[in-house]
This record gives sequence, structure tokens and C-alpha cells, in this order.
Amino acid sequence: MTPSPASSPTFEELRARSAAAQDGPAYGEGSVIACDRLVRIFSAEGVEVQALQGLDLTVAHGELMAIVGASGSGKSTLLQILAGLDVPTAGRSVVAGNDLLTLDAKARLRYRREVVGFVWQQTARNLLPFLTARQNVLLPMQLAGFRARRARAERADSLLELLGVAECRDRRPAELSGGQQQRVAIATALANQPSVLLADEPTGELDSETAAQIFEAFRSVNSELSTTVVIVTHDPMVAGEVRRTVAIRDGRAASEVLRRLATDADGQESVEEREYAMLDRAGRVQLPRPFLEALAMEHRVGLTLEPDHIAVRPEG
Ligand SMILES: Nc1ncnc2c1ncn2[C@@H]1O[C@H](COP(=O)(O)OP(=O)(O)OP(=O)(O)O)[C@@H](O)[C@H]1O
Repeated sequence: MTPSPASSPTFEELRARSAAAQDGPAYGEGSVIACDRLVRIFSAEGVEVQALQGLDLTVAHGELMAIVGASGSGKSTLLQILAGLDVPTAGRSVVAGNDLLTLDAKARLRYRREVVGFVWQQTARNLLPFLTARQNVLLPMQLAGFRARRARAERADSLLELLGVAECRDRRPAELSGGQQQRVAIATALANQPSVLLADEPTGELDSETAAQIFEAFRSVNSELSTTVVIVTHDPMVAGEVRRTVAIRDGRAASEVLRRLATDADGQESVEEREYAMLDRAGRVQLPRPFLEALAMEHRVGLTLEPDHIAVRPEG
């Protein structure tokens, strides 16, 4: 790395900045989800697959966000870990104060019942077919030992109401449309008031109109109940539905799009969108492929530290 001659900071200044940074809050402090250099390696028939390769991610309380990425990039692996169904090979993930690496079997069961709720793509995986919609929502509360019968019933009814499926309460899943099943599934996932709601391709089996209704349902859950919602999806429609989208590439968080509502001088509102590359805890940045190709960069690049930015140049 070459410090730029004219304006580079002195080593003293850099040392002071680094010391100041270390006095700041610890990584993930104040977040409901903090993944720190997560690694997950699968071994199948003697071949190792690195599904997660040092993934960093923080999610704030009350966020509604999406995780996108090509098939095989590691999205489902991440969600399985956050759901407490899989354990990382290395790294740390903490969800609502629970360190997922150190939970014993009993604590893991409680975590899955009370701290996280999940909605899967396959509607059959979300609901028990022989129970009505209302019985499905009641079941997690019964399993968690929530004894007050009337409070249980009231909660089930208010969740079905919030999700717009109150009229379906006495029907079994087979008597519901795909969209209604997913809304009952969301109500079921919320039964024990989880801190985080995780959804893996929740609109994967739905047409676009029904998918829009499901995204709307996640939005109302997020705003009415302040539940943090993380949605893994391939659905391009998600871009218009959430404020933050994190893209995973090769098992790492590669880039992130943030959207905010902006008002111009005439009072016209529009959504402003900005894409950021992610800088991970090890200092790695994944440069977008089109940028690399445009400047024919490969193998080796030159770095220059400037007072307010770092320049990356092709180096022969
Ligand atoms: N149980 C497993 N055993 C072996 N390899 C696995 C296992 N689970 C996932 N993988 C591999 O890990 C990588 C990441 O898979 P993952 O399912 O997390 O990707 P994804 O981004 O969710 O893909 P998709 O969008 O297709 O669901 C893939 O190469 C996959 O083949």
C-alpha cells in the first residue's frame, strides 16, 4: 500500500484514529442480530463446501430487511443458523442476547420456540394439516407452557385479525389459498412474541399479486408489533418493499442497498436508493465485478491512502 505523498495522514494520526475507534461500542452492540465472521463448512462425499466464508451482518431492533443473492450464495445456510437449526463451523452469532454457539439443547429449544419465529417457503412445513388455522396459532403457546387459556385465545384471534385471515380461523390449511396459508403461518410464527421473525423465500410458491400481499403482511407486523423481520428472497419485488437489502455473494455480505423517502422542494416524495459495498471485520471489500472488468483488474491492485478515501488502481 502506498500512502499518497502530499496529503497522507502521519502514522501518529493513524494510530490516534485507531485508538479512538477501539474506544467505540463493541461490534454488534445495540443490534438484535450480530453475525461476526461466520463460517459454515459442509463436507459431503469427501468434498468441502464453504457455504459461509466469514460473513458479517448486524440487524437493528425493529428493522424490516431482506437478504438476496444468487442460488448457492449461502442465504439459507445463514437463516438456518439464525433459526437455531444449524451451528456455524466458526465465528459468532448473537440473536437477542443469545450466543448461538453456546446454547445447550434445552436453551436451544427455548430459543426456537420463543426468541425466533420462522416462515418457510413450503406452506406444508409451516402448518400442521390436521389443525385449524386458530389451533395452529395456539399450538406454539401451548408448547411454550403459556397457561392462561383466555389470553392465549385472545392473542391467537388478534394475530389472525392483524394478518387479515380472521375469517379463516376454523379452516384447515388444505381449505386455504396459498396466500392465506402463509398469512396464518406468519401469525403462528408470531404466537410467542419472538424478537425476530425469519422468513425463507416466503413468496416462492405464490403469484405476484399474492406475494405483494405477503410483503404487505410483513410490513404491518413490523410496524404494528415492532418485530424485527429478516426475509431471504429471490423475489425482485422485495426491492420496493423494504428499506434495506443485503446481497450475499460467495458466503459473505457483499453489498447493501439502503432506501429512504426524500421530499423535494415542491413537496414531492420519492424513494432514494443508494448501494454500498460492505467492508467486513477483516477489512475485506468485494469490488463489483463490472467495475473490475471495466478496468481489467485482476490478481493485484495498487492501494493509495488519501485523507478521506482509499484509491484502488489496476497494477500490471
Ligand atoms: N447440508 C449441506 N450439505 C452440503 N452442502 C450444503 C448443505 N447445505 C448447503 N450446502 C451448500 O452450501 C452452499 C450454500 O447453500 P445455501 O442453501 O445456503 O444457498 P442459498 O443462497 O440459500 O441458495 P438457494 O437460493 O438456491 O436456496 C451451496 O453450495 C450448497 O450446495
